[in-house]
Amino acid sequence: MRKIIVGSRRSKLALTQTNLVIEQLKRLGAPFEFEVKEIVTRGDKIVNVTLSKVGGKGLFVKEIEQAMLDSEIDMAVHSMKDMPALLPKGLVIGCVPLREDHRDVLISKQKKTFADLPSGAIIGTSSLRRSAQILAKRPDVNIKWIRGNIDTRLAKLESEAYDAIILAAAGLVRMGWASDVITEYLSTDVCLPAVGQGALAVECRENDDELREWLQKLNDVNTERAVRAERAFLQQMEGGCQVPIAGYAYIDERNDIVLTALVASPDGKEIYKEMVSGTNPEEVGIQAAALLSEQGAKALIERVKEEMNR
Ligand SMILES: NCc1[nH]cc(CCC(=O)O)c1CC(=O)O
Repeated sequence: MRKIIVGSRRSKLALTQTNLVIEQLKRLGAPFEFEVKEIVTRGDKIVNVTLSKVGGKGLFVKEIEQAMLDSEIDMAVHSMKDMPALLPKGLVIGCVPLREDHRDVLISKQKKTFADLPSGAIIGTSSLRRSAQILAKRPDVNIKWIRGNIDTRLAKLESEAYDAIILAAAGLVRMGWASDVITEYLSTDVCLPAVGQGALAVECRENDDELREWLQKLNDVNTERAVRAERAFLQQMEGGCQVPIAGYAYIDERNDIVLTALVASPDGKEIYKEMVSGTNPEEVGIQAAALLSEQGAKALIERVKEEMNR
């Protein structure tokens, strides 16, 4: 029996997601043995600076991809939102399983909802996307940077001077912690999620036909179409991670893709947001990007880039 080596980051969430996909493949009757190989990525080692300053989301993925190209591992399960827009040559997303909850959630020490947080409350996040949208709705609260894995952040909420933190629902659900810690699910009107949030990307080598055939059985067509639209939008904006960008798409009852896309200034004072629907994922994403660019999002991105380089 062929042994599939699955590369995973060492975080609890990464290992949980990896084992979830392995279990699903076994349940489908995949004729493989599986071995999980832990890989410590640069993104995991760097903890003392803002991620956007050291190369962004690609950091968590690159070393795992290199191991796959070198045949040290055969597949990897990533959070879709950590995936760069483009994959290296020779690798593919073998499947996109059914999406978990796409929303962001508020975890609040005094169990206060977002609307009920007192003026001056300290909210922990290290995401420009979250802080911009939070400040747009509540300019009277303070954002304090917080880093680390989900478990680290939950511990910091207790031990440090935060009134609340914001995390993705999906990670908490997969860890089994959702009902214990979540105070409020934030609607997409309050906080539009990151492109790909709640979805997984199972990556493998392009020429691994045998594995790809089994991965396809785990693919969820609606999630895949929605995520393709979101990622087409992201790729068009090319904002890196210096500019808050958000996007969420779902499939409606007519089987159309409905994409909401957002670009904001880091202080949340400028917000560009559009809803686009259609049948072709890439077209929907590109159209959303064009609409936002026309409105001023492209100029905003250029302005923020220049400020960063000064
Ligand atoms: N940024 C790290 C990251 N990457 C994926 C998730 C959660 C799971 C997901 O969004 O699929 C998280 C943690 C968080 O943002 O709370």
